[in-house]
Amino acid sequence: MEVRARAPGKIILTGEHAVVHGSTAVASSIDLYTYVYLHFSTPSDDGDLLKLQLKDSALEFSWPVSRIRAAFPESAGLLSCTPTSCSVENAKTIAALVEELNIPEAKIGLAAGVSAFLWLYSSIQGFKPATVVVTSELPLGSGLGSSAAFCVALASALLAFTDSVSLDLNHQGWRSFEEKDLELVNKWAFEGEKIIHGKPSGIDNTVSAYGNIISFKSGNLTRTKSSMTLKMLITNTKVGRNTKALVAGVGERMLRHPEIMAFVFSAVDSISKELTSVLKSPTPDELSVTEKEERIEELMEMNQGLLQSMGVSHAAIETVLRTTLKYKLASKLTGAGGGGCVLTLLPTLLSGTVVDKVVAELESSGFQCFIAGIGGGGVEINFGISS
Ligand SMILES: Nc1ncnc2c1ncn2[C@@H]1O[C@H](COP(=O)(O)OP(=O)(O)O)[C@@H](O)[C@H]1O
Ligand SMILES: C[C@@](O)(CCOP(=O)(O)O)CC(=O)O
Ligand SMILES: [Mg+2]
Repeated sequence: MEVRARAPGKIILTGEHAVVHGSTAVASSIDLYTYVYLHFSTPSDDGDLLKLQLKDSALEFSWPVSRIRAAFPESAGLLSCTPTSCSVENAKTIAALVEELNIPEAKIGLAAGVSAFLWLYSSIQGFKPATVVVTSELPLGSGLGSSAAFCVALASALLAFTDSVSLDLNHQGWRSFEEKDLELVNKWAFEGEKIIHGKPSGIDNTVSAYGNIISFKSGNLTRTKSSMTLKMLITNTKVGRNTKALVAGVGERMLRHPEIMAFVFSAVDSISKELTSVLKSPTPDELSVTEKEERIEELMEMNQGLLQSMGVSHAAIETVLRTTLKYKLASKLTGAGGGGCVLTLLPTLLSGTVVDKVVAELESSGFQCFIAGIGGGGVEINFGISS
């Protein structure tokens, strides 16, 4: 028995961080995926192990299933239909299991992902021996939602063979989930994100599960039918950072300056609402494409200013902003900031020569530029291909 799941990364167009504090944010899926392959062991396979292979990092971990059973005695895969938060007690147990793996210091960020894996696997599948292989097209820890794509793909693969979802196992090729099953996948993925992020808003796992462009506020999504195609240049500053620490930092600033931060979050909420209405407004009846793009650029710039006031920009992000501004292009950080990726709107009428020049200048500063397709579908599974 084997299944593959793929879940997309995302960009946040407006509203990161503020969304954690109840403001609206707008996000879109991108066509870069995390893949999870799950294969349940048969008696002819070697041993009684649960194996996790993180292909991109060339790391492999394994645990005897008896060890998992001893660690989570109350779990037996019976929880699959009831997404459950990892208790403080279980978090300690997981921390001890992960500690024993002696993950090299340079890759220690993966410990959070392995912890989320242990919680989701033991809760949804219990103690079955299996091999799980993870590969990703997303840069990890760069603001493109690799943590959420990992949790969504993992939750999908783990749920695929449970009675909690209704799937035709004979279906050939990639397929999506029914709405109610998608909701379950998304809820479990959120539990994984909580282990990685501490206090996630849920926007990343939601856009990875459902795809498209969404407006998101206080746990609720609204699908946004955009009447225009957005083209975004994504620049990876390659400055590493950690979402959990950045989210916590904004929370602390909020505690120090509650009144000011409430205004900042409220301004971000208005920016996201205005962006949603610009995206939805019919073209050309109300606004021309160029007028819409100019509005979006202005909203991005205002949002970037507010992100600076939250304390999540970075010198490398500022370098990207300055460089793109020389070409009259608007940019903002995306995701948690502190490094990671920056978005630059590429207007429809912008010449290819300008794009080439700006990319060349950004790359000469050591950054990596790419254009990803945005607004595609969400998570999918496939029962037909092996790893
Ligand atoms: N393919 C993966 N395999 C293992 N862990 C992953 C994978 N993708 C993401 N993670 C976990 O998520 C963390 C990055 O998440 P985060 O800091 O939220 O940044 P982002 O979600 O923007 O990439 C990694 O350090 C790791 O713990
Ligand atoms: C900063 C935040 O708004 C987005 C984080 O995205 P990423 O993990 O940096 O891709 C946090 C959240 O919404 O959970
Ligand atoms: Mg993340």
